[in-house]
Amino acid sequence: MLCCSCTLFTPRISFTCSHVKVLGITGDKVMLGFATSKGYWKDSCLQYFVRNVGERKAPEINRGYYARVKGVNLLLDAFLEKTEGHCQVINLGAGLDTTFWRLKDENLLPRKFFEVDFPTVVARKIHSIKTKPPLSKPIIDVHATDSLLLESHVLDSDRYCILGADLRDISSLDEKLKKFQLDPELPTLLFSECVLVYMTPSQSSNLVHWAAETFHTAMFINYEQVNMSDRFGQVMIENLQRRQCTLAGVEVCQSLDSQKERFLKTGWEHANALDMMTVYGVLPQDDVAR
Ligand SMILES: C[S@@+](CC[C@H](N)C(=O)[O-])C[C@H]1O[C@@H](n2cnc3c(N)ncnc32)[C@H](O)[C@@H]1O
Repeated sequence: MLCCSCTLFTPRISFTCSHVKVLGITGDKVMLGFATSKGYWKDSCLQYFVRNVGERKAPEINRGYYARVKGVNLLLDAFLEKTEGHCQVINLGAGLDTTFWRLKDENLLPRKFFEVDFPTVVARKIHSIKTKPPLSKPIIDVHATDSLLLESHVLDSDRYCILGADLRDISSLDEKLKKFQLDPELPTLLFSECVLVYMTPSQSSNLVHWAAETFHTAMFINYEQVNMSDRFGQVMIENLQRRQCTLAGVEVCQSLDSQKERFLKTGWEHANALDMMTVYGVLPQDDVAR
């Protein structure tokens, strides 16, 4: 689990946004329960994936989480509006992310929303969906055909698909997604939050390259660390190592430029990277003030 607590004080976390013919920060969203319980933003479904809101966090940390969630949502919603929903969205390393349910609530669903994570994580999420009507009902409501597939590591419906796969095994990933009607011709938004850093630079590079060459029109939003070679970054790495968590991809998280480079070197036409102080500054200021 990675920590975003410093986002408002040091430009540690970045957004990189890449686009092929359009461009992309760390920490698991289930850690964000305390911030949602205090009304920083609404997430009516998080409660069904986590038992409690978690420990109290300092306001600075909550604001960092807020900037992350709002920032990613802004880009995602802009893509959905621009394509008028004639698009697909793929959350790479989705964990217990609840974006599908938010989009359903807000009537912003793409043609199909895909989620990929390790089979064990997917199995846990599918179990929650199966046993909790507030999670399963929105999926069934937008499912018109009789082909709903529900297995331990795959749930495939008309508008929502979650599948277990290793993002480092590109051919298997590609094959599984296509089996569930991934359409390379459809405008595609890919996003990864605190995921690429767990892969070696060559593994994440293969993934980003696959995305660039597979889709005719695509945008990639990536949220993860920058400035990892300064003292704070080193302490973060040491703390995680003590918990047997290695950040295999930290080399690419040195700067905004190194984050942009990973896209520009792998077939993306444009890349932009913003630190989270900048993101915080460009969010709707009336909501920031609230
Ligand atoms: C820090 S969590 C972030 C989860 C989610 N993106 C969020 O923001 O809440 C990292 C996620 O990436 C997944 N992940 C890391 N490496 C992966 C790989 N090689 N294949 C599939 N999933 C992976 C982990 O299982 C985990 O769910």
